[in-house]
Amino acid sequence: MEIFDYDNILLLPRMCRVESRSECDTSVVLGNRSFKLPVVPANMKTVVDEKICTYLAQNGFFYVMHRFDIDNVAFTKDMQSKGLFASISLGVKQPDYDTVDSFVADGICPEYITIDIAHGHAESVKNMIQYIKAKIPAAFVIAGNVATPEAVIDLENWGADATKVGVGPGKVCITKLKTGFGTGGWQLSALKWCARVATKPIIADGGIRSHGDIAKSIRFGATMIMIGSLFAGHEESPGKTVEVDGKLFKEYYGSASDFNKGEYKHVEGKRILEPVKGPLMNTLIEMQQDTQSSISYSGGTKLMDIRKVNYVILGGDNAGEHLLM
Ligand SMILES: NC(=O)C1=CN([C@@H]2O[C@H](COP(=O)(O)OP(=O)(O)OC[C@H]3O[C@@H](n4cnc5c(N)ncnc54)[C@H](OP(=O)(O)O)[C@@H]3O)[C@@H](O)[C@H]2O)C=CC1
Ligand SMILES: Nc1nc2c(ncn2[C@@H]2O[C@H](COP(=O)(O)O)[C@@H](O)[C@H]2O)c(=O)[nH]1
Repeated sequence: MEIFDYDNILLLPRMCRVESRSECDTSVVLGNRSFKLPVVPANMKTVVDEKICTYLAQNGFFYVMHRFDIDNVAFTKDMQSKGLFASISLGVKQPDYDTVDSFVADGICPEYITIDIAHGHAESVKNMIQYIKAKIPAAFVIAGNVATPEAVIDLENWGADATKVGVGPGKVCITKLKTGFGTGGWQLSALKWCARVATKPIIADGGIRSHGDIAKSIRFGATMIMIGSLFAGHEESPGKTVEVDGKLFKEYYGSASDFNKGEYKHVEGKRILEPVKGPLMNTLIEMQQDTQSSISYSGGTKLMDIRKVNYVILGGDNAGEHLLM
């Protein structure tokens, strides 16, 4: 198997078919809806809150609300009362089952549910997918996180509508160091490996450091890309603002860090400071423009045309040109 990551792959241009990058369509379909961009801010406490989720939904972007210290039923009702879709996260413990029961009791159903645990290839996830599908079958279920084709096959067979791939590539992740496991350092080739067997959409999660990594993820099989650090640190971001030597930063911490958990137990995440980088919409606009450029370099007009390009691996044992025959 070829092992590579975002920083040692480049995609190869094909002859341009547009006169302007504005002709390139970056939209993507997930479930019953189409979104402007194939990216979603990570469902983490320092990345999204109710206000940002509302803003994203109102402006045609996908979002996933985090699952920490939040009333998912009230959140769903609030979003739907505004005519917006609801996209929530659940764990696999008793309170998460109680939440599903409350949806049934109140006769409501979020449009998207992400089952979000560290080791998503687990019986607990199978049980939760099947509970949701039995009780509120209209919900589109995203399940994860996983790292292998076997896991993608199992989650799909258990009823997941999409799988989330990425164990340990995140910027505030220390899973690799603490456990010796994961896709940290080879997330892009893990995505390629998983995409070969997937029959449903894959959300690539973690490790995105530049906008060009969005096109690389699409090329290797992602339908959507979950991003934490690039979305943390905006003016609107929920992380606490910290001043260091006269410069403003916002905190960004892992969901499995002691900062999020409130205790030091099974810690697999850390806290960092991200420089404050202006309004969120500016980043979304730049991501859209950069993704339009990516599509134009692929010789296409729409997002999935990026899947057709060849690529080179830079340096290392797998170095070379990879042509689609
Ligand atoms: N994408 C990634 O690489 C990672 C992401 N995270 C994020 O951190 C947050 C907390 O995750 P998590 O700790 O799973 O959430 P929870 O604390 O809600 O744990 C979920 C359940 O899974 C169990 N569990 C967790 N890890 C394992 C494991 N390795 N083996 C067996 N059972 C396990 C827990 O039991 P118990 O605690 O008793 O073991 C608990 O019952 C999530 O948002 C998750 O996405 C965390 C690590 C890696
Ligand atoms: N191993 C851990 N991974 C975590 C933790 N909290 C979140 N995450 C994952 O990181 C991505 C975001 O990655 P980034 O590179 O874009 O910053 C996020 O979506 C989660 O999957 C954690 O505490 N430990």
